[in-house]
Amino acid sequence: MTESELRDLLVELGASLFARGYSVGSAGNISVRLPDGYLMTPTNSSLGRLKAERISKLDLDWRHIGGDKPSKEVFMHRAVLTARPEAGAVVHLHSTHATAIGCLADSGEAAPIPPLTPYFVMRVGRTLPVIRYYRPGDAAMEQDIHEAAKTARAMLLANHGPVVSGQSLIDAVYAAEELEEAARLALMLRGQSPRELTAAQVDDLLSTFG
Ligand SMILES: O=C(CO)COP(=O)(O)O
Ligand SMILES: [Zn+2]
Repeated sequence: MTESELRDLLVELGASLFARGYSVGSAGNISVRLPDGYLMTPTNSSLGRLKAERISKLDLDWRHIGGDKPSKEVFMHRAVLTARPEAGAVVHLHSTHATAIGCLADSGEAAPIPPLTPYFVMRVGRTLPVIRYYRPGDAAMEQDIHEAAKTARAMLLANHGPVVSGQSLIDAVYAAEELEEAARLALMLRGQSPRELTAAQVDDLLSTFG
């Protein structure tokens, strides 16, 4: 896709996420890898009302070279995109149920959301690390996120929200949506004993679709 098409898709997907309540106020931010740098949603912007021409552009050294001032979470996005060369985009949300799980789970806990459904496994994968709390925009989070992203497509920031990567922008958005739905199911089924996918079923999904 061209940069112009990616800008338009970012506006469209941001509006869609916002309209469905995956993001409220000016919460959340999205980045997309380009051949010559990165697109990033501007700081304090609503995902519901992005303007294609005002989306921030950063060069390959993550210097701001165009559009409005980028998200304060540039370190978070850089941490993931440098750890995962195959990732083309990163979506960070404060979506309610994934954030709730990030308030319940301890950092270091291996799987705060069990493998309940195939699409969660296919889009998010086997691991969902929990990163300890950092103040939004704190550059100190970069190292922890970078380490986690080497082996995980997505993670939960404790008491903050999910960070999800994908091969393309649409993949990252789909994965963020699946994570939110899986978190909702996990909370809905808390205290019950839902049947989880077996290790063999998870392996089969990842070897077929992963
Ligand atoms: O989600 C956010 C902080 O974690 C929003 O920050 P920005 O408005 O700077 O992107
Ligand atoms: Zn945030």
